[in-house]
Amino acid sequence: MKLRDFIPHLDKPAVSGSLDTEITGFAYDSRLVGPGIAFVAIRGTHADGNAYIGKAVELGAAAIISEQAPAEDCAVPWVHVRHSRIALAQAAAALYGHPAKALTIAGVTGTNGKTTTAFLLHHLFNSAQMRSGLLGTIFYDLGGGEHVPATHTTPESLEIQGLLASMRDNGCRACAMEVSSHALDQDRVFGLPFAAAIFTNLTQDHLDYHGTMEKYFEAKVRLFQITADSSPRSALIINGDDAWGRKLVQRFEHTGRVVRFGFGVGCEFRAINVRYDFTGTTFELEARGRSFLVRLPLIGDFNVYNALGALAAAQAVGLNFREAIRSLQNAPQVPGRMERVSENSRFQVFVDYAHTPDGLENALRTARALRPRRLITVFGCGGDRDRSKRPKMAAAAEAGSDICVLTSDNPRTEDPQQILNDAKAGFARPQKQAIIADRREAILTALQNAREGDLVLIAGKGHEDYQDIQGKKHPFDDRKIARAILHQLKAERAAEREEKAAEREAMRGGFDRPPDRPDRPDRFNR
Ligand SMILES: CC(=O)N[C@H]1[C@@H](OP(=O)(O)OP(=O)(O)OC[C@H]2O[C@@H](n3ccc(=O)[nH]c3=O)[C@H](O)[C@@H]2O)O[C@H](CO)[C@@H](O)[C@@H]1O[C@H](C)C(=O)N[C@@H](C)C(=O)N[C@H](CCC(=O)O)C(=O)O
Ligand SMILES: Nc1ncnc2c1ncn2[C@@H]1O[C@H](COP(=O)(O)OP(=O)(O)OP(=O)(O)O)[C@@H](O)[C@H]1O
Repeated sequence: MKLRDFIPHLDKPAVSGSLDTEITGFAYDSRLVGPGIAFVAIRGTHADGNAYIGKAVELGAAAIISEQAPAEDCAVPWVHVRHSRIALAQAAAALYGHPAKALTIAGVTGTNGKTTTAFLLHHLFNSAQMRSGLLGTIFYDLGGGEHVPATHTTPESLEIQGLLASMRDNGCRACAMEVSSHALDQDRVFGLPFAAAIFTNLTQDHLDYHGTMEKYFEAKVRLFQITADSSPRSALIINGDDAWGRKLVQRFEHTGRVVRFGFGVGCEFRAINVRYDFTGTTFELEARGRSFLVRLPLIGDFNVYNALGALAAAQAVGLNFREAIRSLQNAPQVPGRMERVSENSRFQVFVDYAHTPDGLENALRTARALRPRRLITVFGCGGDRDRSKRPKMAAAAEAGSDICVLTSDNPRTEDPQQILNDAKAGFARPQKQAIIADRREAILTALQNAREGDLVLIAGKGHEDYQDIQGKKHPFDDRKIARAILHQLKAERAAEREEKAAEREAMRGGFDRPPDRPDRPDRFNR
């Protein structure tokens, strides 16, 4: 394609240089530039891409797209735009032939529940014979039978457009997509025609980035504005029980396209009579004056919210509603979300991704409802992220558990001991809790001390298979580690039982064994 082919897609660009320049792709990182590639200079949180224009030209950049006016001595064409990130999204969509037009896209945002809701929706699309892609924290599914490891929950617009193009080329007709607040703030989803947007909830998180809850909320609002603007039929699906959700409803009520879900009276998608056990949840769904029985193979009230959001979106985009409800009972386990890893154990062990105070409270409430004898919680807090979450996590863990084991999560570049001290400040009775920096050791201690009927919740890392220490990823998977320890404990118990049995046998040998009976004919010495 030529530079002139992209210009009509950009917002009031000023071009200097030849429009006939051949463009084969775009890069927003100067280190990825090569011949034929146009470099898009982005002002970021750490660096200003404009500082790397010279580097990009040296590497053979075919053109420059920047918010700055053209440099006089620049040897290649220069496109002066108002917003680089928006220009990147627009140019990327044009480069890949606007793949989003071939897909029904549903975006999920909120502090917790994005991954689960997107997983459920992806399953509902596929079950309705509408092949679906998935973009989210755990992996990307491009509809070709393989999972691509996720770099971001919501990648940069250039990557999103490429991934959507692969979905389209693989025959997908839909895409379920997590939309993070970072992505919204950075215009990564600019211009995507969302058929439905889902808001799960908003609680404290990412304040290191957004600064205040209001700014965090405003980032989420953007998804609803984009969705409302994308088509007169798009649906705005909002958790009506959430305080921030109600604010969102107020903002968009005038569109007439808001659908509320929750437990509260007034929600158009309302769950009542919720019951759950180790294997899943059953509830009645009241939707638009009708009642349906829903069975979900995931546990927890929070997963009822996620199921309600997914079902409301399924209906909004035209899937057969009864079939969607039926399919839900075969929904896949979402890796690391209340995942049971103790199939044959005397006590229960769950691994969960809860890493916010609210997420942890919800996970603990769910665990409590399973009526364990004691609830033992292993948890930690990540480094280089919102520090004010740390004592709140500890307070939530202490309030919801019988025993807490505070440990490391992903310390990243911080001193793990400092993170533990920050968190420990939230305990009302710190002397009663165990604090063990080594995460494996912490899990081992919890499992060694668990007794029949107890439930151990290992919170924070869910599906992650690494621990980030000083910027380096060390292999670490809570689920594998817990299973290995359970296996080891079981083997130790079996060995102990055998030893005891041998001891008993030996004791019997000393006292109980019947005396040799010389009167009995010896068959062999006869
Ligand atoms: C804080 C944040 O979100 N940063 C994202 C942002 O980077 P940035 O704007 O800060 O980039 P920067 O380092 O200041 O550099 C500015 C520009 O200069 C360029 N550059 C830089 C150096 C160089 O030599 N040459 C060059 O061209 C960079 O490529 C960039 O375009 O834009 C980049 C491109 O899209 C992202 O990769 C990067 O994600 C970082 C790695 C990240 O970790 N983000 C996390 C916090 C994130 O986005 N998380 C959410 C999920 C959160 C959740 O729900 O848990 C996500 O959607 O994944
Ligand atoms: N609807 C919900 N409301 C509150 N907590 C939830 C909800 N859904 C899930 N959780 C809790 O949050 C954890 C993360 O869930 P999930 O991965 O679905 O959310 P997420 O929004 O994708 O999280 P992240 O943005 O951190 O990737 C779960 O393990 C569970 O403890």
